[in-house]
Amino acid sequence: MATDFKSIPIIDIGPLLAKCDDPKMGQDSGVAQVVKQLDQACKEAGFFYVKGHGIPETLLKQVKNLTRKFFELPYEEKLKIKMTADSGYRGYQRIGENITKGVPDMHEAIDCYKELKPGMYGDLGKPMEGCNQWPIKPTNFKMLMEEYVSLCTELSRNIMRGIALALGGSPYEFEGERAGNAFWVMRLIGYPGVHSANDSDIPKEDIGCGAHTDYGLLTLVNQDDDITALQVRNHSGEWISAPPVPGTFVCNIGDMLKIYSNGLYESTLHQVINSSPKYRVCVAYFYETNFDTAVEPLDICKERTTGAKKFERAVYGEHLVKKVQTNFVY
Ligand SMILES: N=C(N)NCCCC[C@H](N)C(=O)O
Ligand SMILES: O=C(O)CCC(=O)C(=O)O
Ligand SMILES: [Fe+2]
Repeated sequence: MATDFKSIPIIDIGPLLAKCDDPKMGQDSGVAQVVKQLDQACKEAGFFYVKGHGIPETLLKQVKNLTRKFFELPYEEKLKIKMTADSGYRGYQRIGENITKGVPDMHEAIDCYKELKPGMYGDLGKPMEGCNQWPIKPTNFKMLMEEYVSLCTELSRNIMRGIALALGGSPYEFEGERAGNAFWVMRLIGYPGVHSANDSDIPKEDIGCGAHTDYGLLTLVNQDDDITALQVRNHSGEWISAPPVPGTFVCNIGDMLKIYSNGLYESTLHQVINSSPKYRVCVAYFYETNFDTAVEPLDICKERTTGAKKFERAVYGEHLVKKVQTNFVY
């Protein structure tokens, strides 16, 4: 590790997307430039912004606006799509229901997951089976979110082609058996602002989401344009802000990519603190491996590290189920 990062790089992935369906994309000089930047960002920070990703900024705004509208509804209305274990952990969770390292998070959210057909992954998939619970109002909610998920899925697959090249593999390392039928998660999240309490001068600093790593391959964060709240931990233990850059996604590496890369890329700790008076909305999309994929360090990555594997194999679905079963207080 040369220097410790103090900010998060912005990468224009336009040249990668222009060639991402060409099997010889690795030989293109524009692609090579992007791949180099991805490699550096993944090694140094595990975080980077992407621009030139092709998803219209108007859509990025629309999904946040609809999310904000939902959270403005009365609590009883939101409870109509309450998340439970029986709903496959899909639906609405109130502020403080999600817990991170034993501490309730100051956020509310709707959690959505790729739908699993009953019995599809046997006992492994059972806890996550169920249908997504979409708000009935506004009516276009489901349609817009599903459109958004499909664009994020395609974009993530293409970024993963760049990351596969960055690791020294073929563009398709993360397709087929590994992530050719990628599982996905989407969290529509709302973080209340801080309101100065009348009865005390002590400034509150509520944790919107405690320090954690993401579980899968790659996360695409679509955050509000006017509030800096996401923080990323660097190697010295300092918290580095990821301020909003309108029109971009903040991307970060998940636990499964850490294992595949044999630690060459880390799933970086991050947290969210909304210390502004305004309510903050974030739509986080998580691109994962196939649900039942057993993940272990890639040979190409073992060669680039010490030769020995640093992580044991992990089944993504087991990792996710373990998390969701301990993430909530009821
Ligand atoms: N699907 C993902 N990555 N969700 C991120 C949520 C992080 C907070 C959770 N309580 C935790 O402790 O993991
Ligand atoms: O709100 C954010 O900016 C990030 C949320 C996050 O890290 C997560 O949901 O995993
Ligand atoms: Fe996260």
